[in-house]
Amino acid sequence: MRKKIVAGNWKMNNNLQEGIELAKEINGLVESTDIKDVQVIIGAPFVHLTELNKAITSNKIRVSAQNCADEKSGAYTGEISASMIASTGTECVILGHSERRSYYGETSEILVKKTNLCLENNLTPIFCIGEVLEERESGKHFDVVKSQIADGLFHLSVEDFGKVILAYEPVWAIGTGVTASADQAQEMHAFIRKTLAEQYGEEAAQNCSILYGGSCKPSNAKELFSNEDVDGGLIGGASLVAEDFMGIITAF
Ligand SMILES: O=C[C@H](O)COP(=O)(O)O
Repeated sequence: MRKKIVAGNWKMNNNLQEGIELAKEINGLVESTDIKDVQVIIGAPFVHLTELNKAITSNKIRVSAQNCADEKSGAYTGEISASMIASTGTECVILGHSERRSYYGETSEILVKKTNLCLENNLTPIFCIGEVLEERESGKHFDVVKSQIADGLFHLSVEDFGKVILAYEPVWAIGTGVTASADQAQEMHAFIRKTLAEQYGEEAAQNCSILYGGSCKPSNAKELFSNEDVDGGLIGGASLVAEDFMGIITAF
């Protein structure tokens, strides 16, 4: 079933001590506030995961990694496997973020393997899709997003869609201060849901939460989240400041 979710993506920010402090701050605010049925996720660097899982006491907060290896185990120096991530108590993994697709050459083929490994290890993939500015300006944004879903998630079953979170992140809105308008977000989210319904059935479309990401802040979260098909947000910059992150969590 669709859930209301606010997920932070800390990206490559905060050393371990800073990460623990921030997580404790968020934990305290979540415990002392009525956040209703909103589920909170903190996407932290690998080296934070074990300690964050110890520091967080609220059952409304889940910890996420930001990537995982595309192999199970073996001679892959520097890689971190899905099962290693799961062994820290972490429950989610952000996959296919545009920064990984563009800086680290992450292709749909790789993402299929990573998604499978996450599901095999009971980790929830937070699967990112979204177009670059040029694609939007040339009217290709719907086709791009449709292909990212078809190429990266074709292998999922209807049940799997209940275990996957999608994040629509227009690349032109990431870290730029430019946000998609509420109408643009709703238009694309409705398109994504329709695409899921057509390709996998209505049940899959209704089981899958679709988050918006891209310069989401306390000041615009309410308007974005009030849209029918926007189930929450994947938050970058504003998730690094506890009060701002809470301002988004309480925007529902
Ligand atoms: O994963 C989060 C997104 O990249 C959004 O980042 P941002 O909120 O800093 O624009």
